[in-house]
Amino acid sequence: MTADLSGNLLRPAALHGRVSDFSTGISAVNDTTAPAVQSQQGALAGELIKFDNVRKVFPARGTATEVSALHDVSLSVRAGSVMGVIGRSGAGKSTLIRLVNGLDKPTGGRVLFDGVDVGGLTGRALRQTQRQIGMIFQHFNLLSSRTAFDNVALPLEIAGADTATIAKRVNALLDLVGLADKRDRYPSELSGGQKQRVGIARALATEPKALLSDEATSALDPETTRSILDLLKTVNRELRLTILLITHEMSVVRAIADEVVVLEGGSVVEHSDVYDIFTQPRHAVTHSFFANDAGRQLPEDLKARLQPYAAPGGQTVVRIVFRTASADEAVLSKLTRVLSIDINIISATVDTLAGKPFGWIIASIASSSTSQAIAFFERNGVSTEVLGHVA
Ligand SMILES: Nc1ncnc2c1ncn2[C@@H]1O[C@H](COP(=O)(O)OP(=O)(O)OP(=O)(O)O)[C@@H](O)[C@H]1O
Repeated sequence: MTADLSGNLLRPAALHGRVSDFSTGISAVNDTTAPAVQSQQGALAGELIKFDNVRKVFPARGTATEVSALHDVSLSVRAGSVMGVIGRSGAGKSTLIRLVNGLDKPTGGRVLFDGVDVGGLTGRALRQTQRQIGMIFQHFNLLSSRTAFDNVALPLEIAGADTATIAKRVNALLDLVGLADKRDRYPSELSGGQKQRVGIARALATEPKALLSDEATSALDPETTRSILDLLKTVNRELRLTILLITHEMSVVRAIADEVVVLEGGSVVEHSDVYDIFTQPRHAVTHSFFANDAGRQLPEDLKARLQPYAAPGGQTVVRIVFRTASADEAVLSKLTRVLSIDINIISATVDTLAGKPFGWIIASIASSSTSQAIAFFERNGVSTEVLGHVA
């Protein structure tokens, strides 16, 4: 890889009217004196980010004990793909992505970016790699004293770009994120979604190969979240930008990710493509994310009556997930016919994910029969989660 970042991005004919302005020759102002960071021969074709048995331990300090934040994490992120990393608070998500752009160093193992061991880089070589990795944040991290234009311009100023190059590129980026008319506005004059668009434009300023997203939609309302995820998906597809995104929301993963990693207590407990995670989750933590999501969407009166424990003679509320649009009826009627277990359907949804059908039913089953019913569903390759119980 040379210092010419612009050559590494595909230029779509018309992502937006002025996207052709993207190639602005930033390479000319890069650290030409820095030793070029070369891709290693060992990098697998198509693999942009690789975690190789990565451990991260934060040492004890004062009264605080040592924290083992990541244990032997091995993962590959394909060039041009979107990988969603989901986990509960403290699972190690932020630590994982901070290792990619060298904000932190692993205690053991290696993090490779385009075949280069990021943990081994310092000084100019580190900065050169960091310019290939954009980052966006939950609270946007914009400079309040700079306009939208000047915030996006900042990484280019640091890279030493000339004024004409900066103007051309920043205007193209603001146009790309739909903020051409806000270029002279300060962050305090922008909505949350607009601030994140500025953050995305800034992250793209140095024409990176990868974008790290640290809970970038967590502070936004659902509609704005959708529009930001749409924008990220567009830049992923059109610019072939690799995205590593961390979140604690399955809806975010579903909207954008090709592959999903579930982190728990610093370890990868599940890793599959997005369709498999949604239709056949294997780990209890993954199931708990779906149960929480489904629980939030229950009718209010049912939600209010839901208890964590089964009562004698009560009903258990379950979510039953199907991998095809048609399997549901056959499996449900078999449950009733063969096992004489009645099932009361509360709601049913059919949708597509990654171009494939999937559906889920929220239903209640007599609590005394729930274990038998769940075992039956498992035998038939149907995933279930218990959402709670009603008396
Ligand atoms: N600089 C640090 N010094 C000491 N411990 C740290 C440091 N950074 C993170 N940790 C600890 O490492 C563990 C993982 O933290 P991390 O921030 O990666 O989790 P997370 O999954 O991103 O959580 P959240 O969703 O709450 O942001 C936690 O126990 C945290 O307290």
